[in-house]
Amino acid sequence: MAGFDDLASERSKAQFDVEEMKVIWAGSRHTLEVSDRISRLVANDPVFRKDTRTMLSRKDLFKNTLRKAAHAWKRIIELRLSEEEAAELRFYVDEPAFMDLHWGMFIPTIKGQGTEEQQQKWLPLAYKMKIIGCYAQTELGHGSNVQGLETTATFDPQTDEFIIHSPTLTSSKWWPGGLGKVSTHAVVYGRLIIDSKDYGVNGFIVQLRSLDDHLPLPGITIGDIGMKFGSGAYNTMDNGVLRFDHVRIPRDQMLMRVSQVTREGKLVQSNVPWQLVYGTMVYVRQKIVSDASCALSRAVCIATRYSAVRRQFGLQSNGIETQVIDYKTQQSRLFPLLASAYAFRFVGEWLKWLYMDVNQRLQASDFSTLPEAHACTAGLKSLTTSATADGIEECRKLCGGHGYLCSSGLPELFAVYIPACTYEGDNIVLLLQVARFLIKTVSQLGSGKEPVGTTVYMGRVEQLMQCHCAVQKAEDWLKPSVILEAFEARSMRMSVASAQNLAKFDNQEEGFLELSADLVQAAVAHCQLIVVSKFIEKLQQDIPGKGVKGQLEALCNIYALFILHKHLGDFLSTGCITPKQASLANAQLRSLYSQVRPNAIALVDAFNYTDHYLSSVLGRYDGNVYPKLYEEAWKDPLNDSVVPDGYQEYIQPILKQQLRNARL
Ligand SMILES: CCCCCCCCCCCCCCCCC/C=C/C(=O)SCCNC(=O)CCNC(=O)[C@H](O)C(C)(C)COP(=O)(O)OP(=O)(O)OC[C@H]1O[C@@H](n2cnc3c(N)ncnc32)[C@H](O)[C@@H]1OP(=O)(O)O
Ligand SMILES: Cc1cc2nc3c(=O)[nH]c(=O)nc-3n(C[C@H](O)[C@H](O)[C@H](O)COP(=O)(O)OP(=O)(O)OC[C@H]3O[C@@H](n4cnc5c(N)ncnc54)[C@H](O)[C@@H]3O)c2cc1C
Repeated sequence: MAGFDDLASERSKAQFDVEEMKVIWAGSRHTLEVSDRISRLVANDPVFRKDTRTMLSRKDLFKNTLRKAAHAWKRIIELRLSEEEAAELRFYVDEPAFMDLHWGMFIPTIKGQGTEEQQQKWLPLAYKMKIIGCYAQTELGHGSNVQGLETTATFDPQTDEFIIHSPTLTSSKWWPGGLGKVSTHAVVYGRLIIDSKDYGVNGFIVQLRSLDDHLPLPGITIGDIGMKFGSGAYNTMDNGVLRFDHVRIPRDQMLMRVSQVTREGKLVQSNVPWQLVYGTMVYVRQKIVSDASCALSRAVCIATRYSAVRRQFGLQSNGIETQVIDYKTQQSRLFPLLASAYAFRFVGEWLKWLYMDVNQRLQASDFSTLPEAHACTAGLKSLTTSATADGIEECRKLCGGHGYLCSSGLPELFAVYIPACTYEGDNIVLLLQVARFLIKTVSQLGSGKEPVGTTVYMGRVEQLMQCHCAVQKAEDWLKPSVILEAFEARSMRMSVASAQNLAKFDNQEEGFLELSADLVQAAVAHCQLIVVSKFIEKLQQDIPGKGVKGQLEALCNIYALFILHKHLGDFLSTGCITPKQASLANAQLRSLYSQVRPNAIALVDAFNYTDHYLSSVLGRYDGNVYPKLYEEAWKDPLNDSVVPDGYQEYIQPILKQQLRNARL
């Protein structure tokens, strides 16, 4: 049988230790053990089946999600799962749900923006799920522009309360996940008003629904905002709409770590920067970067396995056609995505470390690394989610016609993933934040304030503005120092050019708007440099296992040279490399594809995904694609009857020409 033999033979060709690569991918032996155990637990539990998801009506789909969430929570309690294990369980259940917002945003917001007393009061309730919360920031009229939010929270000194109100239609909260049908509470972002004075946006804990009968509390209008893109996909989530009509909450439900309102109605600022009000977004953006590597690797796993099973044209002497993975065009589309999945994995690992480090510093009142953390999380969230969304679609095309079937798993993966380019900050808006950070860094060069963190390279501005790439032969592109210098010089020169163009404007804000398309490109260049440099740093660590390091080096080089090839215009126009060096990079890339080819299946096996998680007929571990595709087709409800409903009303009259006769 084609698929079985093909994948078994591919696996036997692997030139590295797959089990050790699994450890590298997971992050540690411990993480691999946890993720392996929990993924199997989920795969073997019939409640977590997801094969009918794309065929259910919205109501049935949503109820099924509630059933799964309740079952997940039951299993977490019964099995006494740790926080880490519970998070893995949520991941492998693989269905967006209110739980994500409760654990992923509501709780972190209280932890990050609440005082000690507020945490003591609310966190135990939230941890035990005696209350369920969501994150209600975005409104109908404003999402990106957080300072433009219109919801008001007016302090009433008579009663020691805030009055939460939605003064306009556009102030309706719109989009928060978990809000529409489930959450009992929300962190609501609104304008703090004291004595008619507007003190800007702050977070408030507001109860929305009764804990007895789940009905909305007085003054609250609440519902779901309707069907979203694709079938199944993000429609398991109750993204909601919410309006307040002068709803009163006690004063101590304003989150008061950043600023406090006293009983007398005085606003007291603490020593923490006001930007901490945006802190949850930094936390989630960091998580989204790790998730990008999961979504991309999943699509790549499906497309790679299928490409080894699928054969088209080119009869060989033994009468067998060519595996499509052997076509160079297929490799040049697929292998950069494989390399990107690994690259995003490692940059995600690093970003997690950076976030933890910033958090520890914040606890010790050291706020110096916050701007860098904001720029890195914003930029990498943008870079990785855009590349992943495009990458999933490319994987669909790599699977030809069968990729368009829901049973390939790719349409739903695409539909569920693409909002990541928008939520937690529109990707362009976030890159503009990075650009601001870069321009600020460039403007401070020579002022005595040394660039730090990921902008350290900018301290070598003179060298990077003048250096010439030393590549003379294709293999020179394999040297990490050569790659790094080219990426640093490109980023440096694009940032400096943007800063110089900006300086020509009298009004900097106007200049920023005018040059924003170029600024976004400079931000992308900086973020790609971060990804490349973190991959190279990873390779400097001790990497055990036969052949593992060699494979990772090849993937790192593929990622870097693919980006170089894709953005050749930048590298050439800034004079970082010559056209001859560009063509040598291309030659090297081709040779790297040949190096990865025999290892491709093993490299995707190293993700250690179960068939349940992949939910793809094309990506099955055993490669038994055709019989299963055939079998799946017959499961479609349309095939329940041989003659379809509607035959007599709509098909028969055409065939019998009754419709035409009636018209004549
Ligand atoms: C069974 C259970 C098991 C357990 C389960 C575990 C679950 C874990 C799951 C985790 C996954 C989570 C699920 C994710 C689902 C996603 C759902 C989506 C949610 C959302 O979308 S929430 C809404 C998000 N909204 C946005 O992102 C809005 C984007 N806009 C902004 O961020 C800002 O408004 C802005 C940055 C674009 C502009 O703001 P503003 O005008 O105020 O600022 P300036 O540009 O003027 O900047 C002022 C200075 O502040 C700095 N700055 C800005 N932002 C930040 C920040 N976040 N942090 C730090 N600093 C920041 C700027 O750099 C400026 O600094 P400067 O020095 O003055 O230049
Ligand atoms: C599936 C999903 C789940 C969500 N979950 C939540 C949630 O749980 N809680 C919550 O509060 N919110 C949530 N959101 C809302 C989300 O955070 C916002 O949609 C997002 O921040 C983008 O804001 P916006 O919709 O206002 O886009 P807009 O800002 O209106 O963007 C429209 C266009 O304008 C461009 N644009 C905007 N500003 C600028 C600028 N300054 N310069 C250049 N171009 C610009 C953008 O690039 C984009 O092309 C969710 C959204 C989705 C899709």
